[in-house]
Amino acid sequence: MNEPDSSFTLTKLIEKLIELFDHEKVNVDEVQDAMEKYQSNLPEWKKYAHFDDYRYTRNLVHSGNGKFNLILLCWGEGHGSAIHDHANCHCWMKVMDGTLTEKLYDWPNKVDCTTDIAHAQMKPHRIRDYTKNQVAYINDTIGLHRIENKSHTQQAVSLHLYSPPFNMCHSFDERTGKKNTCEVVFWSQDGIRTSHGKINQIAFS
Ligand SMILES: O=C(O)CCSS
Ligand SMILES: [Fe+2]
Repeated sequence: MNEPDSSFTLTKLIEKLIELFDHEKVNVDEVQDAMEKYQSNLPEWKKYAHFDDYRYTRNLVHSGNGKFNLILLCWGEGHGSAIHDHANCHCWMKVMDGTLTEKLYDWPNKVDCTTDIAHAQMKPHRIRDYTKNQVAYINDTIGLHRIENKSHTQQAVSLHLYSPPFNMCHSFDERTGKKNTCEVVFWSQDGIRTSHGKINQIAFS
């Protein structure tokens, strides 16, 4: 793990990520190190931090020459995502402020093989809190997860790196394991509100 380095600014992190993703194969550990090396500095990411009263927002910071999306997610008190997959992509999540709780799930079994609907309650097999500057990693071979800001008094902010970038994934109903397709959109891009009136994203319905 690289030592935290306050001279490693968000701009330098983006430059490093562009370099790391300019290769055929992604070195997951090197990306993890770079995400951990960056120390959250509010003035650098404040322009992307937009909150909504009802659900978390997704704010595009950089589209990584098409190789990745770097997105700032803003979680109001009690906001959370649905259980979801990551469309066969890599996902790193760095907490920039507050605390986020990750619940990790296995993929639901197909109980009734004639339909695509599982009938089994999904239960997390690991629950972990991440605090400022900590970085979580997941991909579909590891499993599914849901992210929640459990605080009723503190907002939370996280920086997500997805590669390759994706705009569709699946959410899962915790009670039945039923899979739904989700379009993920941006509340803002480069700090400017997008036209998407509804925030159709992976979130509690
Ligand atoms: O990108 C999303 O909306 C899911 C946040 S948890 S990785
Ligand atoms: Fe996720």
